[in-house]
Amino acid sequence: MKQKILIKNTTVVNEGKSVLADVLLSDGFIQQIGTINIEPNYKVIDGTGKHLFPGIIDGQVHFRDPGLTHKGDLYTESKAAIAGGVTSFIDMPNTVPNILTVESLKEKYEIASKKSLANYSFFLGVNGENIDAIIKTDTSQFIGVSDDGLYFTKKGNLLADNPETMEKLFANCKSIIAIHSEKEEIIEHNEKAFREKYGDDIPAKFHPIIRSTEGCYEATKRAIELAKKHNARLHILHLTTEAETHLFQNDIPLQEKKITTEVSVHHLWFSDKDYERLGMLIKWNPAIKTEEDKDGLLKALLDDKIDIITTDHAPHTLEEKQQPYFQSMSGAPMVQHSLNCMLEFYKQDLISLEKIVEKMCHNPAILYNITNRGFIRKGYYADLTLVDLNNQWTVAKDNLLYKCAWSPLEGTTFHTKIIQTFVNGKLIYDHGIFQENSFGMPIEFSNK
Ligand SMILES: O=C1C[C@@H](C(=O)O)NC(=O)N1
Repeated sequence: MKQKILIKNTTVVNEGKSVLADVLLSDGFIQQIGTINIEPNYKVIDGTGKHLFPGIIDGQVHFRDPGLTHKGDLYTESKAAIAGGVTSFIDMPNTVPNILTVESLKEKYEIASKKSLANYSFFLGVNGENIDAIIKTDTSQFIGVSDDGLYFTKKGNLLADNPETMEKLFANCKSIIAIHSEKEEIIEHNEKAFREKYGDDIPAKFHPIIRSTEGCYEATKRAIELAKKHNARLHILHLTTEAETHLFQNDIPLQEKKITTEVSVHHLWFSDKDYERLGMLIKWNPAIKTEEDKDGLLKALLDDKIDIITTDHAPHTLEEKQQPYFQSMSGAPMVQHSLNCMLEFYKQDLISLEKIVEKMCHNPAILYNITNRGFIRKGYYADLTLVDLNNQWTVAKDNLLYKCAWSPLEGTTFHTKIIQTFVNGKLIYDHGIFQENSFGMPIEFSNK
C-alpha cells in the first residue's frame, strides 16, 4: 500500500483564515483537510504548535543557470528556496545565453528537470529586437515575457525606456508583460553628474539618488499609459517608491486587473539608512530608497495596490559586489529568507499571517494563471511549508545555502523558523536535511 503523509493538528493558514486541522497528502496532491484518523500506511507528522502555509510561489528570481553558474545554479538556489519555504519560482531570462527564443526556453526547462528541487517556470526574454518573433509565438508556451536584467548585456535594451518598441509590444503581445521600470535617460544624466564629482568611487548611499525616484516614476507612469491605451496585460516588477504606489488600483479584484505590480522583500526590509553599514552589498536595481518609501510600499501592500511579494533573488559573488560603484554588480541573494523577513513584520504586528500567505502564495498563482498551486485545497499539488513561529536563530555564513555564500542579512536574528517543506507531496526539506534526488516540475499555467 502506498505511503501517505498526514500532517496532524496544525494551524492551516489559508484563504484568509487560520484553522486547526489535519492535512493528508497522497500521490503528490492534497487529498483531505479536516479531522483525519491515523491509518497504518500514513507517515504522521506532528504539527502541534506549528503553522502550515501553502508553499511560496516566488514570481521573480535569477538562479543564473545556464551560463552564470559561478554565482548560483538551479540546484543550489532551488535548495536555498526550499529551505525558505519557496516551492515554486519563476526565473528571469538574463542568463548566458539570454532566454530570447522558445528553443532556449526549452533548453532551460531541460536543465531544470535535472537540477531544480522546486517547481519552475521561466519568463521569455524581450529585448526590443525579438518583439516580432514574440508576437508570433503561441502564448501557451511561456508564462510571460520580461526584460528584467537584460539591460546589463546591451545598452538601449531597457524596454521601459524605449517608447516605440514598448508600443509595438503592448499593441500586439497577449501574454503578461513584466517590466523592469526605470528610465535610463534620467539614470545616465545622474551618473554623469556623480562621476564628475567622485570619479569611480561614488559612495553606495548615492545609488538611490542616481537611480532616482523620478527615474522609476516616469517609467512606470509611461508604461501604465501605454498599457491602458492598448489594453495590454502589464506587470511592473519590484516597485521601490511610495510615489509609484499611487499609480495602481485597489478597487477591482486581482483576477480582473490588467495592470499589476509587486514589491521585493528587500525593498520592504532595507532603507537608505542601511547603505552606511552594508554599502554595495545592498546595491540593487531599482535601488533601495528612503524609509518613507519602505513604509509606503508596506502600506500599498496592505491596501492591495501591490499584488504580490517576490525576492528578485539575484546572487553575485562577494568579489563582484565589493567593487567601486560602476563595477559593483547590482542584486543580492534573498530567496532563503523572504518568508522569515515577512514573518518578522508579523511579529512586529505590521502584517497578518493571512495577508502574507495571500501575497506570497495565493496571489502569485492568480496573477500568473497558475492552475493548481498556491492554495491549500483538496486536489491541489501538496506544496506546503511547516513553520515554527517561536524559534530564534541568526543568519550566519554556516547556515547559508547559496552558492555565492554570503547574504546582506548575515547577523540578522529571526524569531521564526521554517522546519519542513513539501514539494509535490514529498517531504523535501526536514529540519535542515534535504531529500536530494527528487526534482520539481514545470508549473502549469493557463494563458488566456
Ligand atoms: O533587475 C535586476 C537584475 C538583477 C540581476 O543581477 O540579475 N539585479 C538587480 O539588482 N536588478
